[in-house]
Amino acid sequence: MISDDGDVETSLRPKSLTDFIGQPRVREQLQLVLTGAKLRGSTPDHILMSGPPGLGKTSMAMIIAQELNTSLRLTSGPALERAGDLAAMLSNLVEGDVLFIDEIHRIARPAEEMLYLAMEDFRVDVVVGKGPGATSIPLEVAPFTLVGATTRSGALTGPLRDRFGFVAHMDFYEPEELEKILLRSAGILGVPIDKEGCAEIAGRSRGTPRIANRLLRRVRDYAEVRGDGTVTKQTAQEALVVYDVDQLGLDRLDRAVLSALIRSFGGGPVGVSTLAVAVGEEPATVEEVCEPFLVRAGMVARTPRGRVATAAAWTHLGLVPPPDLAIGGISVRTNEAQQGLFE
Ligand SMILES: Nc1ncnc2c1ncn2[C@@H]1O[C@H](COP(=O)(O)OP(=O)(O)OP(=O)(O)O)[C@@H](O)[C@H]1O
Ligand SMILES: [Mg+2]
Repeated sequence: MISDDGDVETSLRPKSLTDFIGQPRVREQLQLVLTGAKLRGSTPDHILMSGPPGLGKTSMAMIIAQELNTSLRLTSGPALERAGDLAAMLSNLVEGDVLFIDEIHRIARPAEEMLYLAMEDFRVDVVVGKGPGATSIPLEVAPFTLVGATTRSGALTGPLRDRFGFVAHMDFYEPEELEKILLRSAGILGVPIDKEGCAEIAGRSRGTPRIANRLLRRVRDYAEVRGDGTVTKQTAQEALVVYDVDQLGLDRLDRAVLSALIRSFGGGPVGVSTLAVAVGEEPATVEEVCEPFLVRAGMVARTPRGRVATAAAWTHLGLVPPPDLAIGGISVRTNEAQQGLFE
């Protein structure tokens, strides 16, 4: 029996650049980077992919290796605790390999320093022994392409960021793109779905393919258990009520964050750690999982003094925003204004 979520997520990953729906800019840029390198017969520059969770960074890394006809070596920042772990990984690389480091902002310092050298000069210094007797043995590394993924490019140190030749910024998807992704996924999973059903799920997926696919699977359960198995607008709506996903796609945690921000802290400003404690979550989860979409949806603004609820957030919770609502001294209601101000 296949595991419902893990294996399915793998089967739903796009397999090539043409299979990849959305992110037209990133796709175009990558295509140029990869084709240029192929024409010259060299390995492409190192590539950093940044963006909120579930937008396709890992999928894209796999596609890069696929397009280059090379193999992908996978690891992650937290797994590279000691420089030795990274040295082992690097010395096993074959020319042209793609080394994918997920959550690269969580890499430990000594490994990070080793990585700089490897990225720039394709060599590492392995220190053997301790104290005055320690010697450093230089080790050649085959030319490779590092693909790093991060949900927090701001947390990367300057020197590391500077060594990437190309930074791909993954952005939230448009509802029409999510509809296409859902149609494709429904085809792979063999779920009958109509256009309105797709649109309904797409509109509540927080601009995120992973969430779209997850909601599709939950709506499928509902359609199979309570209906005739077909996903329509109505089954989607009924199912998403059961799963606590509202019209904008906010889930229980998103609403808890908004509610705490408004009800416990009068709409802010409040620090993200305080907010996280109030909803019983890790600050990183609030900051990396909930917040990007709440900001994008124009409900939360990041100000130097902390997080602030916008008028849209008050309204969404069915409350009347205070008449003097101002953010950072300026009354901020629109998305663009917020992004410009606080990025
Ligand atoms: N452009 C896309 N087209 C179709 N499906 C996609 C696309 N992007 C992502 N997906 C789906 O979303 C899932 C999550 O994508 P992926 O694991 O690549 O995201 P991620 O950015 O690496 O997330 P995280 O930061 O959490 O590691 C994939 O399994 C795939 O099913
Ligand atoms: Mg990933």
